[in-house]
Amino acid sequence: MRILVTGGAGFIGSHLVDKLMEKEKSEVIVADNYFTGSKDNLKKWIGHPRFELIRHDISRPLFVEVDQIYHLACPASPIFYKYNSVKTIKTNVMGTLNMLGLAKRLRARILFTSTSEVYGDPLEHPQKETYWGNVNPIGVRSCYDEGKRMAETLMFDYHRQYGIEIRIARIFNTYGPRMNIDDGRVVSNFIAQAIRNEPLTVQLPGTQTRSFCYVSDLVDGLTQLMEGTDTGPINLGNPGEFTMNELAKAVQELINPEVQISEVENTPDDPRQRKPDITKAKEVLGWEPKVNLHEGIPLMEDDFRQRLGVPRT
Ligand SMILES: NC(=O)c1ccc[n+]([C@@H]2O[C@H](COP(=O)([O-])OP(=O)(O)OC[C@H]3O[C@@H](n4cnc5c(N)ncnc54)[C@H](O)[C@@H]3O)[C@@H](O)[C@H]2O)c1
Ligand SMILES: O=C(O)[C@H]1O[C@H](OP(=O)(O)OP(=O)(O)OC[C@H]2O[C@@H](n3ccc(=O)[nH]c3=O)[C@H](O)[C@@H]2O)[C@H](O)[C@@H](O)[C@@H]1O
Repeated sequence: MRILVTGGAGFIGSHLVDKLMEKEKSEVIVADNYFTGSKDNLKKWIGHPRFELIRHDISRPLFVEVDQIYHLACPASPIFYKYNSVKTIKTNVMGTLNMLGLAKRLRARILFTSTSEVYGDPLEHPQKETYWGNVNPIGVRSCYDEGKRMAETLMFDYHRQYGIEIRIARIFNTYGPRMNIDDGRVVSNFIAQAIRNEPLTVQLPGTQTRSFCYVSDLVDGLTQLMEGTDTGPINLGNPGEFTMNELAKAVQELINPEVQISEVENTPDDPRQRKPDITKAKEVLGWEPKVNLHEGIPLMEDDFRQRLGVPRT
């Protein structure tokens, strides 16, 4: 089995590669342009006979011979996907077209990592896969939200028109070791701030909610979805829901009781609530997350302390 992972040098992608490489018969090819990912995340596999790393921008065609495609390439943190919004659209739309073209030529199965952001600022709570969403089509987040929605449309059209075997995961906020220290996402921000003893920046109003999934759980869900028979879309996330005020208090309590919490301005179109309904994942995949937030934060803290060079006192 030869498997392509686009975006495999990133946070989730590199954990997925670790899991795929554990299977002795798998060969893994990663294609990544290193926009937000890094070779460091894959250093233990570089030079391994079953592993190959290609510097490639997936908005251009790629010709490799594989049996399965995990298509993850796309900046995920809002600060990075907004940085070059046109590029984010090209990555989602042209990149997904290119990967579907590859899947069509090879008759390969393709899994796409979509997002809970397809639900926008949801009017239904928790969100089921049947909810069509409440998305601003012309806002600063639209390059990502609408880009992912168009990519889902492309996946289903290739499936209906050409019989391509597709899988779609709608991932909800995932965190864990190897996130970029200055990634800008809330869990990595708060953990780095707590370790550096800088105020935790809660964006107003602080009552907005998210549901945080630990990366090992998420990766299990992705491989189960790929190996199963359902096309999806399937929500993958941890239903434990927290306000940003609660998250800040949890990080303060677990990492640095002395650290201050400060309130700062928010960005436009920030969703007010988000929680996955994972009934379908449980029924179809037999999947549910195992690691809760209070167990996951210390695991991530260890990795951040090591990279920041600040040991526990
Ligand atoms: N982490 C989350 O909470 C979350 C939630 C929902 C969806 N997702 C999706 O999961 C995937 C991985 O997210 P992540 O958190 O690991 O993000 P990440 O930014 O760490 O990883 C993305 C990877 O894609 C690469 N990339 C970006 N544009 C590319 C291009 N044009 N060509 C080739 N490579 C490119 C980056 O260099 C990086 O290695 C993304 O598709 C993201 O939208 C993530
Ligand atoms: O899970 C998802 O579907 C999407 O979630 C995230 O988008 P978002 O939820 O906005 O992630 P964050 O930037 O981590 O923000 C979460 C919340 O924390 C708040 N926040 C962020 C950063 C910070 O320092 N402080 C803070 O309070 C934000 O206002 C927001 O309400 C990811 O960045 C996307 O890649 C992903 O697709």
